[in-house]
Amino acid sequence: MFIVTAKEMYDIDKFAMQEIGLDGKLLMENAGRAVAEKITAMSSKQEKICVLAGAGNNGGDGFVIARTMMDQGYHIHVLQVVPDSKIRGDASFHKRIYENCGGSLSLFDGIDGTEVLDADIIIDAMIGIGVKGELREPLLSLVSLINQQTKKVISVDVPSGLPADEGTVEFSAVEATYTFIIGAPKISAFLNHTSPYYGTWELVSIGLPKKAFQLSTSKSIWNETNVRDCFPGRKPDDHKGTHGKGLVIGGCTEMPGALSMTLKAALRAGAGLITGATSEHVINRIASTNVEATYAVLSTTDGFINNDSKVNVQDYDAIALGMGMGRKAFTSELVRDVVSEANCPIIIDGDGLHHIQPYLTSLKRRKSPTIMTPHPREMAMLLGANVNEILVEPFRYASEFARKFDVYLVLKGMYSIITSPEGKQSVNMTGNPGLAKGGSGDVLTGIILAMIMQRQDMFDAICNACYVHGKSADLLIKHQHSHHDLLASDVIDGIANVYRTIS
Ligand SMILES: NC(=O)C1=CN([C@@H]2O[C@H](COP(=O)(O)OP(=O)(O)OC[C@H]3O[C@@H](n4cnc5c(N)ncnc54)[C@H](O)[C@@H]3O)[C@@H](O)[C@H]2O)[C@H](O)CC1
Ligand SMILES: [K+]
Repeated sequence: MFIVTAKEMYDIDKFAMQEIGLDGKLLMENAGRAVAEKITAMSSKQEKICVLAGAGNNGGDGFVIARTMMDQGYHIHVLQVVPDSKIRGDASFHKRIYENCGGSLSLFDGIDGTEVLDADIIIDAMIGIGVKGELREPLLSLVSLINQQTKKVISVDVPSGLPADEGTVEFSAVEATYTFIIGAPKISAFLNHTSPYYGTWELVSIGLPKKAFQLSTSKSIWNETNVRDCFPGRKPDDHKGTHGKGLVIGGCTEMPGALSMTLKAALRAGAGLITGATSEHVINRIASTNVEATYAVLSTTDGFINNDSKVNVQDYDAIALGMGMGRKAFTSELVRDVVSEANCPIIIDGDGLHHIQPYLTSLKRRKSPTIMTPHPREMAMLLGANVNEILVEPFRYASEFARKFDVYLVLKGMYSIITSPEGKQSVNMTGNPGLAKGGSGDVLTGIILAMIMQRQDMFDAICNACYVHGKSADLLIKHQHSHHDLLASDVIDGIANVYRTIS
């Protein structure tokens, strides 16, 4: 499923119309009908439905919805929120058809909004992706009136007033119960501060050609179909070497658990052989519960690993670096050496991100892929930016960072964004608030480590890992646990449930 900015959506429309020959009025008919079908499935003919129609094509969709539902016997009234003179083009065409069919219509007087107060269901077709700046009156007051109601509000394409793109914090918008998104989800459906306005959303298809999307956007949702299409299988003649030999470097006296969880997650996720490189103390603490792993002892100062013993990085297919290693200056040297000497893919996570921050440009010199897995605060640290700036524009920050330093980036969050060094982006939709706990990131790193050592494309492997991590938590919440009690180690055990459902 593709994800678009407003500009990309307009480009896709233009391509569909100019290059493919699809007519705008037809696309609007398809949009309105598809949304009407969804709404009829969730409403009854006894309910009073008020369609709020704006001046642009979003309003045009509203007129098609109104006509389609009226024909089926629904109790429909259109409240036009702009004067007649503002309605043009395809929207005006569909308004005329609605009126010719005898549809009931009135003009919003800008004052009382009786039709809104009387309705059981409000269909918001005032503004879609064409919104510019903050809402102007009288729409601003109307939106505030709608948001005070407890009735069902169904937005068409985008809740009116909400920007389709990232980067805006000042806006007033409809707080929808449901949104039926047309053609492709817009970026604002995946941002912490804008996604709640959509309520529950669903995509409706209107016949736009796939080619138009492929030419215009490199952003998509990574879903179960993607996973099934590229998930690595196991062959009967496979042996432990076939599934990769991974090295996990990290841990310190105060944080032995982080390393332990990465090791265990990597093994559960399918790695052939896993070695933990850490202090003797950490090994003594975790070895009895991680009996399948092997270990390499690293020298330490005050319980933190240092560079004196030199880690052998040559014999591995992939390395995970940083979990629970602490932020002592002498550990930085170890991180830098591993990054420059290893000629296999490296995942840098947790404290490793802090150590590499002053040396980010060195990542460009690596011949093998580098994967970085920051959460927004770590991303802010890497960029020397404010965390709120990142949260408001995560797609842009992620894309610029991945291209600049030639890395694969997993920007973790409610919707984790995976970005390739070329700027291709996928959003992972699995996962739940139960994952907002210590250790969750260490588990993800272990799963990524296992995935990138199997036979699959690097980007696909990372996306699959994020999917498996979140899906494990989702299945656990559904059947055994709650958001409150779910632990990172449960997520490791839950990997088995995910694998059983996808393989
Ligand atoms: N994706 C597709 O292929 C299709 C999408 N459709 C629908 O079309 C809209 C986009 O239509 P557009 O005409 O470009 O813009 P809008 O209708 O979203 O809005 C324009 C309308 O809004 C007024 N406006 C803008 N900003 C403000 C503001 N701050 N305050 C008040 N009013 C504002 C402006 O004056 C215009 O009148 C898309 O979302 C889909 O719903 C097609 O129907 C099918 C093809
Ligand atoms: K809308």
